[in-house]
Amino acid sequence: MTTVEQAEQIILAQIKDYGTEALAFEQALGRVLAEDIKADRNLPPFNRVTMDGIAIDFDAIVKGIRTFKIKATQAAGDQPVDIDANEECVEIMTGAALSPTVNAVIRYEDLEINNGLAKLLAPEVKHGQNIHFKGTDKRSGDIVAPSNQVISPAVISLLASVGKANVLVKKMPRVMIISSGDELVEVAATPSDYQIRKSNNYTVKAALKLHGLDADMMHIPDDPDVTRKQIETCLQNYDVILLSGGISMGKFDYIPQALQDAQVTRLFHKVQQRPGKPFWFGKHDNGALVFAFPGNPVATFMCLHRYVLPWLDATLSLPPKEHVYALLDRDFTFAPPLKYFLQIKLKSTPMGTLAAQPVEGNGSGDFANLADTDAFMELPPDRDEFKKGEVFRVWKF
Ligand SMILES: Nc1nc2c(c(=O)[nH]1)N[C@H]1C(S)=C(S)[C@@H](COP(=O)(O)OP(=O)(O)OC[C@H]3O[C@@H](n4cnc5c(N)ncnc54)[C@H](O)[C@@H]3O)O[C@H]1N2
Ligand code: MOO
Repeated sequence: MTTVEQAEQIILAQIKDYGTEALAFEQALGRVLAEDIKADRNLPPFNRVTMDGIAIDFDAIVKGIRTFKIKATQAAGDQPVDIDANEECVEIMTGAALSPTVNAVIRYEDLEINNGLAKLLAPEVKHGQNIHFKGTDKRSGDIVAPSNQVISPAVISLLASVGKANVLVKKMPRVMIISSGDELVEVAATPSDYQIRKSNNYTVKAALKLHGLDADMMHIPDDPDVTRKQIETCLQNYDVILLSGGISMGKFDYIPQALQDAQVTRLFHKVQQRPGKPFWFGKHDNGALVFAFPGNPVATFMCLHRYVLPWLDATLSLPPKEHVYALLDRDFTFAPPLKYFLQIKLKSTPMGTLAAQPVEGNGSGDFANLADTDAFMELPPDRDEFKKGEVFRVWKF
């Protein structure tokens, strides 16, 4: 049987560049930057006042001058006001551009102002104080945000400040999420005593949405011809198809045969893991990829986080995520020779470590348990006993 590591390698060998597109920067949150963003001018672009008060020439301090005549008041955005003599000052606001004739700013708190005269109260004034000097953050032309990173709120701030109204981002693969199974009804419907509502497809859609990808959704009934035809149509119009359900040994599990009939080459079927053992992965001649997850909700959820999201990151040229590890906080036993993805609740400890508290639930149909946990811990298949304090890799969701 394919191991987890082999499955991962087979999937990561299928990364592909889906190109780039330009977006209004406000629409780009969560997308992947596809160009280096450069400063269009120095940052800050002028000697920027950082405190409300007065601006003076430091020479005046050297000469012992302590009272200044206010020549004018300058707001942020105003043209800089020059002084003509050491005894003069400009009343000036945070964010204003300093004139070259002044080089120290004194806060209102350190002044007494009466009848147009500002008297110094603070004993000490330093040359250059309360000034954010031009070009000290970045020089014009410097890269402020390199490509191949997720556009975060901080990057949005940089795009805005360098005037990047439109930005190049990586195109997302076109993804179709297919649910299957005649037992499934719509969310707004009232199921019979033998039916359940669809949920996997919405979970997958939501997880992709968090990664900046808007996927489409459809449902296929348990009918082999319809299944094949619908899959064939999707293969022509989508880069990636994510199926859930219908891939195990059941009489109505038509998906693997339909995929084969639709000329999708199987790259693996069944992985040495729980949940998610029946996981199926393949590729069509036109390059479209098919991830067929086992229908049990926890299996679908795990396979999405363990295989698809890392594939998506790699496809979008994002650097691999740092591995996260945690300490098991109690002994745990799992006998089958499968890699076990244990559901855990993570707690950070005062020692600066992460502790993993197992919250097992009732198997891979127990999706309610997912809401009580926040990660899977990946336990190796070659042993049964896992001891408190041992460290294993975790996958946060
Ligand atoms: N004889 C065997 N039976 C099963 C095996 C096996 O190896 N031999 N494997 C089991 C494992 S493990 C899993 S996981 C499931 C996977 O089965 P399928 O992929 O064929 O999934 P279904 O049978 O269609 O559904 C399983 C379960 O999940 C529910 N489901 C499906 N889709 C959705 C959806 N969109 N939203 C919510 N719930 C969904 C479905 O109703 C079933 O309850 O097979 C075991 N059997
Ligand atoms: O893969 Mo199944 O999810 O073990 O139930």
